[in-house]
Formats: sequence, structure tokens, C-alpha cells
Amino acid sequence: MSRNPATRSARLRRSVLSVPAINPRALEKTHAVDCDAVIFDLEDSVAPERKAEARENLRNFFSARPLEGKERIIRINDLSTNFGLADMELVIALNPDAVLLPKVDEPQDVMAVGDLLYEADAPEDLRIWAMIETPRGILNAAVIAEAGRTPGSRLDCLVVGLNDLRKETGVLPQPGRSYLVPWLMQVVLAVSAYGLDAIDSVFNDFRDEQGFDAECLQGRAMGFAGKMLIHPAQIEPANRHFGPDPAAVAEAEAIISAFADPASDGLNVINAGGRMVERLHLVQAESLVHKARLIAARQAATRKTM
Ligand SMILES: CC(C)(COP(=O)(O)OP(=O)(O)OC[C@H]1O[C@@H](n2cnc3c(N)ncnc32)[C@H](O)[C@@H]1OP(=O)(O)O)[C@@H](O)C(=O)NCCC(=O)NCCSC(=O)C[C@H](O)C(=O)O
Ligand SMILES: [Mg+2]
Repeated sequence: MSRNPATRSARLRRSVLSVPAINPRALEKTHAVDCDAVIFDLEDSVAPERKAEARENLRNFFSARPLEGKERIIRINDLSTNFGLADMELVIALNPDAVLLPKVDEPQDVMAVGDLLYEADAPEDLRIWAMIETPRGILNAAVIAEAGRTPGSRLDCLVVGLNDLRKETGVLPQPGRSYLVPWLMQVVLAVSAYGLDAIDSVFNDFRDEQGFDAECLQGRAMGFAGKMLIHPAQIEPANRHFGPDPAAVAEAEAIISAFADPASDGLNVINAGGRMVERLHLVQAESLVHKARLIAARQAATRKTM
């Protein structure tokens, strides 16, 4: 049985900020910024000769002060490189919320990391995220996502990487991403079939506010849960575009009340102010209201600590 997109994840993943683990100053900034998740990057933003230094930075960062209220994800190097296994040892030692695998081509890439976590007796809530950023990754998006349904699988989220994908395919960066949309939608369809989340790719030109807004609107309309970010300036717009807008929350609350009315008992379809509403809309409405409450609770907690 498929899960409705509205029920994919109860977590907020509107803004997923990547931070190069080589940069201690940027690492420190993650305590103060308002993103939902942080990816600590050991892969492409760290030069090969500085991988060990980046791991040491992360070790120090995790031991100095816990990062509160945000999902913590460590992006490792591919296990086929010289760095992948040392990265995995660090992941097991630091126990983040998730490990992000780059350049996933097939389900076996995810399973190999799952096996390492199992052998290390890592806690079950240490999840796996997968970057879909190669031609084979796109072609195999469905079977990769399906692997997330096998018993004991830790796969939780797919993240699209368009920089690598453009490099591999020759598709040029263009406003509207018209040639990429079919591949993006393939990823959204795959996660929808198997109850995972999908995060849209980074937008490199972090000073181009209009371009970023347009891409967020497009990603949200396509069904992505949020966007991978490269700069703190992208957090507020991503939270805004991927968060529920107040009118939609009010409408969702009205749908929940309408179905809670005893007059709706035994009805699968009702008339809500001149619009047909079905019980499937109730599931979406509940998910939206849940996310709105998570955001409100986060904002209240932030105000308290200010
Ligand atoms: C792109 C950057 C190199 C730009 O950095 P910088 O020149 O320092 O920008 P600013 O001067 O505007 O920065 C202002 C302050 O903000 C801090 N900062 C900047 N970026 C981050 C960040 N990502 N996280 C936390 N803090 C950040 C700076 O340190 C400045 O602070 P201060 O000095 O105190 O004023 C830089 O933004 C950057 O490195 N971004 C992240 C790059 C990265 O993570 N790359 C990997 C992910 S991209 C990817 O995965 C692609 C994918 O794989 C694919 O294939 O598509
Ligand atoms: Mg990449």
C-alpha cells in the first residue's frame, strides 16, 4: 500500500543547509541559524588532502556543544574512495540523525552502508539519506526508494544533486530547469511510492534572490519537502516557500472541523463551503496542521532562548 505524500514524513525539512566540515567558522554558525536540518559535508566541499582535518573539525564540533532543534546529517565520501570508510567510522562515533551517501547509483549502495551500521550496532534511529545525482541514480530512483521498504532499512530521504547531474549529462543550467523537470519528477514519484521525503537540489547563485524564489516555488509545486541550501541567506526564503501558508492552514483546520462534525459520520465526501472535500483531503489537512504546529513550537522555543 502506498503512503500519501502528505504523510511521508512528520519532520520539517524545508531548509537543509550544507556546511563544509573544513570550515569551523561556518560550523559554529549552525547553532544560530533557523534551518530545519544541517548537512555536515565531508565530500565535494573538502579537498582530498584536507579530509582528515575536516573529520577532526566535526569531531570537535560534535563534542563541544550539541546542535539542538535541527536534524544533523553527515555527508560522507563514496565508500569506493580512500575516504569513505574513515568517514563511516566517524559517523558511527558521532551518531548523527543521518548519514548522506553521495552519488548513489543503485540500491546496493544504500544496503552496503546499512550493513556497516548494522555491524557496528548503530542505533536504529540513525537513518540513511541518499544523493540522487548520477544518470544511473535517476534511472534507478524507484528501486533505490523501494529498498527503503525492506525490513531494517534505514533509508529516509532522497536529495537531488543537479551539479553532478548536469556535469554527467551536459544539461545546461537554465531558469525553469525545463530539461531537468522529468528527472526531478521521477525522484518525487519514487519517494511518493515508498513513503520517503525528497529534497530539491542546491541553487548555486546565492546572491540571486529572485532566481532562488522562483526555484523554491517550482520545487514546492513539484512536491519536494524542502531544498538543500549552500548559504545562510537562503534559509528564510526556503522556510517561507516550503512551509504551509496561513490560508492553507486555515483551510486545513476547516476541513478537520468539518469531518469532526457528527453530521459527517459515515461520509467519505462532504460539501465544505461549496467545494467537494474527501477523506483523503483530511489526511493532507492533518499533516499540514501538524507541520504548522511544529513550526510554531520551534518559533516559540527560539523566542524563549533569545
Ligand atoms: C559558497 C560559499 C563558499 C560562500 O562563502 P563566503 O564567501 O564566506 O560567503 P559570505 O561572505 O556571504 O558568508 C557570510 C557568512 O556566512 C557564513 N557562511 C557562508 N556559507 C555558510 C554555510 N553554508 N553554512 C554556515 N555558514 C556559512 C560565512 O562563513 C560568513 O560568516 P562570517 O565570516 O562570520 O561573516 C559558502 O557559502 C559555502 O561554502 N557554502 C557551502 C558549500 C557546500 O556545502 N558545498 C557542498 C554542498 S553543494 C552540493 O552538494 C552539490 C551537490 O552535490 C550536487 O551535485 O548538486
Ligand atoms: Mg554532488
